[in-house]
Amino acid sequence: MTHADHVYAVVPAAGVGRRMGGPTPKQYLSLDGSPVIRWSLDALLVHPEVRGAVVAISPDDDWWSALNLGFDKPVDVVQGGAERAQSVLNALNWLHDLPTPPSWVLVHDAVRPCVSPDELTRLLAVARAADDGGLLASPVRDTLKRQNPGVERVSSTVDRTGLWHALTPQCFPLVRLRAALQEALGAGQQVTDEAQAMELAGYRPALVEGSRLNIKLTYPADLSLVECILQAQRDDSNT
Ligand SMILES: Nc1ccn([C@@H]2O[C@H](COP(=O)(O)OP(=O)(O)OP(=O)(O)O)[C@@H](O)[C@H]2O)c(=O)n1
Ligand SMILES: C[C@](O)(CO)[C@H](O)COP(=O)(O)O
Repeated sequence: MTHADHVYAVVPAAGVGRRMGGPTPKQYLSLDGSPVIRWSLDALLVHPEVRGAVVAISPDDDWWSALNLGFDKPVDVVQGGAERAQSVLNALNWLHDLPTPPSWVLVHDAVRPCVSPDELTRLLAVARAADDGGLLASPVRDTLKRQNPGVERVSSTVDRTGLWHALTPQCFPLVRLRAALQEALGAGQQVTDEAQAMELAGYRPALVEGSRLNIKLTYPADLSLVECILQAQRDDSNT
């Protein structure tokens, strides 16, 4: 497999963690002695098809360099943007300028430390078999209610048929995703994941079922849940 066939991880890590609160951005909170971002990067870099990672951090980030993290694969840092999509595009631009850019990218939130090797393997196999790429996602299992703004009462029940929770990683051809994000951001379109940018460009990404345990650390209550999941994954790997 040539370098160009390899996959490169793109890790947006420039958020402030407003919903988590506290002085430390959630990607740098400690889980069982390691920062969240280390768990997420290790989960990606352990996969043999992932050649390296580029991490987008805030211009005000004082945590990354202080961590002095070492990896056995290349991990580079770029400046993130005001929105997650811009952070991702900045990383894609850096990859595009490499002497031999990777053909595919695996975009993964720095705050999803519980992604499993099996999910990566299944996503890479399906996404790269289709030019439109693909994403990990989880089918909606609960009845969904909609509220009217400012009123904590049900306004309606939303039909959940065909609805999925988008997760990450999301895997796309570097050239196509970079162009799709440039087009969406250039048009002032708010996109909250890479698949949405690809959809706006006319692609139909594959849905690859991911684990409900692949949660995004968002609120304080998520911390203990993520620690339990990571412990359970370690216990499983030791059996
Ligand atoms: N301008 C931004 C905003 C978010 N992210 C990253 O995108 C991922 C998912 O975003 P989210 O969970 O929304 O993180 P925050 O934006 O930090 O959270 P909040 O919305 O609560 O502030 C995180 O790894 C976050 O660091 C980023 O790279 N650049
Ligand atoms: C990309 C994402 O994880 C897909 O569910 C999610 O959109 C990121 O969270 P955000 O709060 O929208 O930045």
